Amino acid sequence: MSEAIRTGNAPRPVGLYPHARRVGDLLFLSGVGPRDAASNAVPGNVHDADGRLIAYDIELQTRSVFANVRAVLQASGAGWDDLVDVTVYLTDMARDFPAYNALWAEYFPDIERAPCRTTLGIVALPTPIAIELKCVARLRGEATE
Ligand SMILES: N/C(=C\C=C\C(=O)O)C(=O)O
Repeated sequence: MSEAIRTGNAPRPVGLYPHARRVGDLLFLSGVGPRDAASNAVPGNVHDADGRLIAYDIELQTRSVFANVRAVLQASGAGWDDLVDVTVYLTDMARDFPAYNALWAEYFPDIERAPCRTTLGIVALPTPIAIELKCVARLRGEATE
């Protein structure tokens, strides 16, 4: 048995998939990016007159994607400290790794509690975004921050 989790506090899925799925005491999150849940805009993106993306801000995107992960965790009865494994996808490793890595340390300052992490550089992400997280968390019966 498993339970699909959906929430209005995280960006609308771009396909037919739930924000997360609870299986026993594990929680699997779908890949989530930095789109704002209310406006659907990517924070910091700058477009030209033809709508082409001409600039983006990896710090704003990283903070926003962390906020979206937190929203899905909370909707699932979990919290930030329940994350156990995070896969991070970046579309420009050379440009964006240093800023994202510094923010990671800000959001996960304690190595004893930080989740495992794997960071991959990939060609593209949908929507379009520069960072997406794929997370696994544990459910302990009470949400944590
Ligand atoms: N998880 C997927 C896309 C997420 C995009 C976003 O949050 O902006 C997918 O297509 O599988």
